[in-house]
Amino acid sequence: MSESNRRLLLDGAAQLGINLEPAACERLQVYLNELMKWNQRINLIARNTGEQQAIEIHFLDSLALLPLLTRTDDAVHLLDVGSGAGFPGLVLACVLPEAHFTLVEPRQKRVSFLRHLIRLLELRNAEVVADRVEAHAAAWHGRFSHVTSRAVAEPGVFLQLIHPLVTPATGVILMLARKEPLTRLSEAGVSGWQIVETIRFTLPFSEAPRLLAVVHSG
Ligand SMILES: C[S@@+](CC[C@H](N)C(=O)[O-])C[C@H]1O[C@@H](n2cnc3c(N)ncnc32)[C@H](O)[C@@H]1O
Repeated sequence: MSESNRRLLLDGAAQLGINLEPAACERLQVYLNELMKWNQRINLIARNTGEQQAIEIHFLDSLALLPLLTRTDDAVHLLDVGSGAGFPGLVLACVLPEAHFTLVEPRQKRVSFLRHLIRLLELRNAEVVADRVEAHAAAWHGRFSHVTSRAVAEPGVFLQLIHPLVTPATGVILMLARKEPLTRLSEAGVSGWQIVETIRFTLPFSEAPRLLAVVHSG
């Protein structure tokens, strides 16, 4: 990664209130290089995405979840459903070595990319399950402190898929590209879940609106 990209990552993270440690920044630089290289051969992110855009819409968007995971001393084990090229789960694993991350992704080429990076970066806090989440949901009941997903399914469909694996204590984090506040999930066509917290922010450079909603079942 060039010096200007490194600065973009550091400055963008700082705008989100995140101080990136040098080791984490180094891992994300390797990640970006591999992403751009692999993306020429397999479909990981939109073909015409440049490095600076990838930093913002993939890396910084993923990092925005960090404050939700670091605010207590409780152990964090996050499930990222449909991780694709690792957003948000693998980015978070690069910066939070003390937490554990399970990435579930059925597409084999994406799984190969994720496993390649985990090996390359020597991440001991991340694993990939090459499958659809519904194949494991019942067996995983109560295993995760947090569950998240980006750009996989509408909130109602996603919450239905993961329902068997959550308990009332599981923090489910919805990542939404939405400008308006969300006060009730019924606005998103969902029942049986409560919104515990919402965080609105804009991406640091394009100012594209984002909304994180933490929801609990029951
Ligand atoms: C549009 S991509 C988003 C990838 C990544 N989360 C991101 O934001 O860049 C959706 C991903 O979800 C995966 N997916 C779709 N249905 C799934 C399911 N039922 N369980 C797990 N993953 C699923 C797809 O294989 C695909 O990689």
